[in-house]
Amino acid sequence: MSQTSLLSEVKDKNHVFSFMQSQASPALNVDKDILLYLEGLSVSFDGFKAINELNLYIRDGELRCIIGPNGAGKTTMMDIITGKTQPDSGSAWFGQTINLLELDEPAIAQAGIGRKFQKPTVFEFLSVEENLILAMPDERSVISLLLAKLNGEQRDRIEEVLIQVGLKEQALIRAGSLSHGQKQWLEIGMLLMQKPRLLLVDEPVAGMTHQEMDRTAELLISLSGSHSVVVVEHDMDFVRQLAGKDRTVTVLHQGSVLAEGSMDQVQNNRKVIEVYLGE
Ligand SMILES: Nc1ncnc2c1ncn2[C@@H]1O[C@H](COP(=O)(O)OP(=O)(O)OP(=O)(O)O)[C@@H](O)[C@H]1O
Repeated sequence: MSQTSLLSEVKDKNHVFSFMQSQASPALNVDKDILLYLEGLSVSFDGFKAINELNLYIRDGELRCIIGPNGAGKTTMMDIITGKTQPDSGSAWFGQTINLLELDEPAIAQAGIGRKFQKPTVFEFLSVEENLILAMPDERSVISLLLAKLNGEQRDRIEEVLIQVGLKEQALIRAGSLSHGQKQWLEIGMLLMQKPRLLLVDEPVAGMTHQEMDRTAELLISLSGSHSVVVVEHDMDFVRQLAGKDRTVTVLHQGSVLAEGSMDQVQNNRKVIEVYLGE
């Protein structure tokens, strides 16, 4: 790229840089602006309906918070999206062309869906940068990846992700010596190395300080737009921070959507107060 065209890209505040774009499957089609369609999903465990005729649509680039009481089916829903659990009925599509129910877990990850579990699982004895190297989409073994010389593009990508998750200064320190919040951000960075189009994030702020929570909210908000981000969370202060005035919050209850709307609408919904938020 010439210096002039690079400069004009930098000046254009709406420009989406290549590192911000996901590399989801070329088969992905979001012409209708919906990235995830869950329709009529049901799954039972020993006769108990954990997911019950669930319908949920996530727009491309949207940040969506999912809340709901224990046992509402939030984790089971994530398990269906990522191929860990097969539903008894219903459909799950990634864009208009990718039928998630026909893919196994690795194929779903490869199609562009990344999942962050509640507990961080970073390699504690390796540096922050080495953790990101290992998360690169690459077939090579751990040892050969760590010993290999990175090419310019890989170096740039790692640098971009380090900046994105706010760990540039910690690049060379051992992941084991990071704070709990920093480990969570590193794990989000590891997911970003795969350039997912949809990020599923399970209770990211459990155990974080207030400052870390604020930083996590900033990070997840900054990822929306170029990614769709679905956050399951119980911490209402954090959900309020993420949702702001305009984003949609979905309340799950007994495996279906009980309410959906802005944080204000959901918080003032009588049914939601009854089953979840209390008086
Ligand atoms: N593999 C399984 N076998 C049997 N029952 C299961 C299984 N997975 C989930 N369940 C049950 O399905 C229901 C929904 O659970 P799920 O973990 O999806 O809820 P959740 O909304 O994520 O709850 P929490 O907020 O506590 O994490 C629960 O009653 C749970 O016990």
